[in-house]
Amino acid sequence: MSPTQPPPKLLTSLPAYQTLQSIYTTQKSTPTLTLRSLFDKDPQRFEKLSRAYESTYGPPTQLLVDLSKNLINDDVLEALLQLAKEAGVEEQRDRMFAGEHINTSEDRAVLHTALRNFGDSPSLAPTSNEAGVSEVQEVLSHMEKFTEQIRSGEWKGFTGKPITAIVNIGIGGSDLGPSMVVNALTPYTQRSLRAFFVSNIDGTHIAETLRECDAETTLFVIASKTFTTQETMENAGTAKAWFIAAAASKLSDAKKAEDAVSKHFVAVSTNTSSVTQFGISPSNMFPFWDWVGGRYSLWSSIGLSIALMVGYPNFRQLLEGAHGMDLHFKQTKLEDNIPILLGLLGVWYGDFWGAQSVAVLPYDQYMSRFAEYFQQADMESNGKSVTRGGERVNYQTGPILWGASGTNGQHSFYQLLHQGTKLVPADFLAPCTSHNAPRADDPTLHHRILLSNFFAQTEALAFGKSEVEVREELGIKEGSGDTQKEALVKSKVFEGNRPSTSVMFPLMTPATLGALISMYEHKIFTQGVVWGVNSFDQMGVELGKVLAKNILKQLGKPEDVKGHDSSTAGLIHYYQKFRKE
Ligand SMILES: O=P(O)(O)OC[C@H]1O[C@H](O)[C@H](O)[C@@H](O)[C@@H]1O
Repeated sequence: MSPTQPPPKLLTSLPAYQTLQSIYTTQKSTPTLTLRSLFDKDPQRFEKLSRAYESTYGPPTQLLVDLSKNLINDDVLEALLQLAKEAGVEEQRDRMFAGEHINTSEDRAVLHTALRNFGDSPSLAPTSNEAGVSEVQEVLSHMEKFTEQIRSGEWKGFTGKPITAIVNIGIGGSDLGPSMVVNALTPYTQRSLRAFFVSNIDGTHIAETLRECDAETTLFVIASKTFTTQETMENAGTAKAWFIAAAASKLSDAKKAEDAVSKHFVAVSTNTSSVTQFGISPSNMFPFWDWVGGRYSLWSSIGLSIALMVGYPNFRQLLEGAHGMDLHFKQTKLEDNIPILLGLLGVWYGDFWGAQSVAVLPYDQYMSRFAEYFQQADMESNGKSVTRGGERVNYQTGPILWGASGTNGQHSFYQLLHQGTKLVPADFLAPCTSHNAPRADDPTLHHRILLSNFFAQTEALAFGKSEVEVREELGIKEGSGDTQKEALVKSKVFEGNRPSTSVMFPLMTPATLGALISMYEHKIFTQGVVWGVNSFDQMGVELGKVLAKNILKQLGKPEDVKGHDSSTAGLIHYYQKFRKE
């Protein structure tokens, strides 16, 4: 830990924690935080508790973040902001931007924000002399040149044909970011190019992808920060063997087939020697640096597949949109700072209301992978139970994050959101305008229906339907004496008071998406600081990897299966009995 960085205090030891705890306890006995009464009492609640974001950098980008349907009043908000101050959110934020080694366990800086700083905002630039920061623009220029060559058809495969398929081979942060963004920005993609993302070691993933590809026109992007990840290395090896076999049969020359690899394989990594060893020359490598965390890496050369699919200018706008939100996060006072407010709300629900999970519900089909992406960003960042100082926490940290795009979720899990026994704070996101107007006679019909559902859901969650309303609707008076009818009344009641945050934006554009991702990154950051955890390591993924390596060596013969509990040994023996070679 750097000497300038004191160990964090436990959240429960902060004075503002006690204030919040007493507000929570008081309101439990005499409910003061009911959305119906909060809205009734204050006609200005929406104006007071929604925040409009307008970018001050890059393409004009707007977001409306409505916090008014959350279980907060002035006292709660004040105490939450106080909590952020006591936890040192702003100081830690400034350390991050400055390039201090806030990833203490790995002694690394956390500078994904430097990847989207094009030099116009010196106040956000790292003051530390971190190696690689000065090379960011150079790598972007290489990406720009290369993506233009591929997209224009100037770059030719080994038989002289242009590239028509991009296969990104990577996992975790080297997969989820690019695949989520390419999906979200589908309207901006070059339709003559197809994108595939292979991540799983399950041979089905690479096999099904290769079935779709033609070696003559496929480009493989091997994306791995470490270039040692088992899944990626095996999938890349399989792709290379498949490619060489295809090229050799076409060219009838093994040497020429080997040489053809340089036209069809590029690498994105921090590990030059392993890339070279794999057989990709440094000229086909796009580097990045150890201060870019895997789950924060889509802004680096890990975004190559994005740039290939949407074009460099759109990739740049994605980065500019994110930088606009960085400026907001760095420069806006606490009470208007959107990522900080979102982070504090999560702390309020998790640590006081006992919410175990949060739902992310985009009403935009293009954002169907948004929740999946943020599962890694959030759960790998804040799924920790010791602080940066090594102290065991006595409170909840990172939530379980889940979600699906609207309206699909409505026909599946929303029942639990409305009437279940669990509190699930939810973020609803929606664009005002769709990229698609599939019906000639009424171009906006689909989107109007989609958005009417978006508006209706947060209204229903917040205000519900009271027993009085249900009785009125069914014409059943209180104490009717008919047990069946009474049960029906109870089952139709919606208690309401279920919190949600709505995020709206004019249209899903590259810059808007950049701003949204950056907003959530900084929300995660804020929460990590409040909880005192290191949001930038992922020690919890290591043990399983080590055990799997050992087990792999024992899968051959039953007598090799040693050193396991009876369950694990029994499962391996079952596999050995039924496997087919
Ligand atoms: O990019 P790579 O080095 O291949 O790492 C891929 C992924 O694997 C690891 O297990 C980490 O949990 C992830 O944070 C990382 O994104």
